[in-house]
Amino acid sequence: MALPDPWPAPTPLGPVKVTLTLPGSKSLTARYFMLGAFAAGPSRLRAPLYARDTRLMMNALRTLGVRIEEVPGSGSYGPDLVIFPRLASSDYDDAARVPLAGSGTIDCGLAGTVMRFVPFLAALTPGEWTFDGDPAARLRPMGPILDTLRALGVEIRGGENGMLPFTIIGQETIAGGPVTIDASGSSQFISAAMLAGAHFSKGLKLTHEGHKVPSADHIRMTSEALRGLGVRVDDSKTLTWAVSPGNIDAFDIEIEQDLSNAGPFLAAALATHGTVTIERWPAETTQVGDRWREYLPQLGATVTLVPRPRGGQDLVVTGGETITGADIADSSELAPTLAGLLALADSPSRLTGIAHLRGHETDRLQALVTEINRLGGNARELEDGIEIIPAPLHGGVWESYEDHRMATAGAVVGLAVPEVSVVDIATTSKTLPQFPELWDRVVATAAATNRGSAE
Ligand SMILES: O=C(O)C1=C[C@@H](OP(=O)(O)O)[C@@H](O)[C@H](O)C1
Ligand SMILES: C=C(OP(=O)(O)O)C(=O)O
Repeated sequence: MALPDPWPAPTPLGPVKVTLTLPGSKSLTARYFMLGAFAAGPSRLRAPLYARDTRLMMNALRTLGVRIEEVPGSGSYGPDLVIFPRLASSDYDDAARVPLAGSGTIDCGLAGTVMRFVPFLAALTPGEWTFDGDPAARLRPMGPILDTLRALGVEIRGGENGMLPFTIIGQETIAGGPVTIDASGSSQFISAAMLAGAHFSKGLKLTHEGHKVPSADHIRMTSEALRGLGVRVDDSKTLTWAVSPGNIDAFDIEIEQDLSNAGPFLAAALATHGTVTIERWPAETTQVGDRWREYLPQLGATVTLVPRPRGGQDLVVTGGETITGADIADSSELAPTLAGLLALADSPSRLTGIAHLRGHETDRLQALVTEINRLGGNARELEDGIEIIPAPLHGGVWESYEDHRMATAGAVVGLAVPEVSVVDIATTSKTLPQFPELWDRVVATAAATNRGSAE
């Protein structure tokens, strides 16, 4: 069904009370796609994320000769996938391998994971591979990826100003070894090289030189994923990541639900003083979204892990009477949702350590400040983040700048502020195509509760 644009963000009549399970993690799906392409044999991805970013990655891998087949699975949001690697070890029956076309174009959309991770597979695929994406993707930093590949001996055409578009001339092998990288613009520069490093003859030793590296959780996710598949990773020295050469084990892995995308739904508990339960919260995870358990209590919510009768645990978040302002550092991709909530807080807040959000889907610091202030708020940019001072908000239009997390932040504000309408809510399809329908479900629980209690 076509969605209205702008989309009137629903303001529930009372507290929401809902239990949800979300689709798979974008970051884990992207990593296991790459690892499946590099693995020593066919791998199975259970409950992967089906969204624009991961479909673009699937198409990109297929262009580079990786066969990916859908098989029935038990996930609620789509089939499982079997990935047949192209760079497989010789003991794997190569009947499944797809011959290479020798050249092709890869559409990165606006996906950081596609534009940063996939070039390393292209570099190991003989042929000419052109990378491009949405107009907004041509503004996202790519220089350190191109510099790293060039330092590894890979020829690249284009990529002027360190941005898309560019053409990678793929080769049979890459020797690897030590490389210096400036990863202050994105942790994805490091993750991208690490995911391929085991395939370089001498492995890879990356050393960062520059300002602070952001999103440390995402780099840890990469190290742990590699280790889990038998790759030796040494990240014991600060700002150095070494990946030993060797096989990447084939795998059969279930993707955890996306805990970052759980954020706006958990935020609904705070914004409506209700209760939101996310079923089967992982007991251990490398997802940055596990930090909701640390952040939301600072904003006045009660956060509990409740054991499930047959094992596992649910995360239950109940909003307090008000939302308390907070100072939070290094919240990475959780920052837009936090900012939406903190715009509703009754004391000042600062989100810091997120200067690199200026190079995300849009300049998120500028976008958040502009949209909060447009609704009567009082936000300003800091050198490395934003500050929000309490101010009464009114309805109005919330621009989303083709940024899924800006769109969902607008929806969060709309829970407490009537008559907010979000431009291009469909942009949530980047990582969560089901967002509008799940949001309606959440809001409907408040209406139902209220009608119930009124009767
Ligand atoms: O590796 C990943 O999957 C990601 C790393 C982070 O990138 P930055 O380091 O650019 O923030 C994060 O914000 C992005 O959404 C996903
Ligand atoms: C920064 C993000 O995405 P990307 O993977 O495109 O960098 C994000 O999802 O918040």
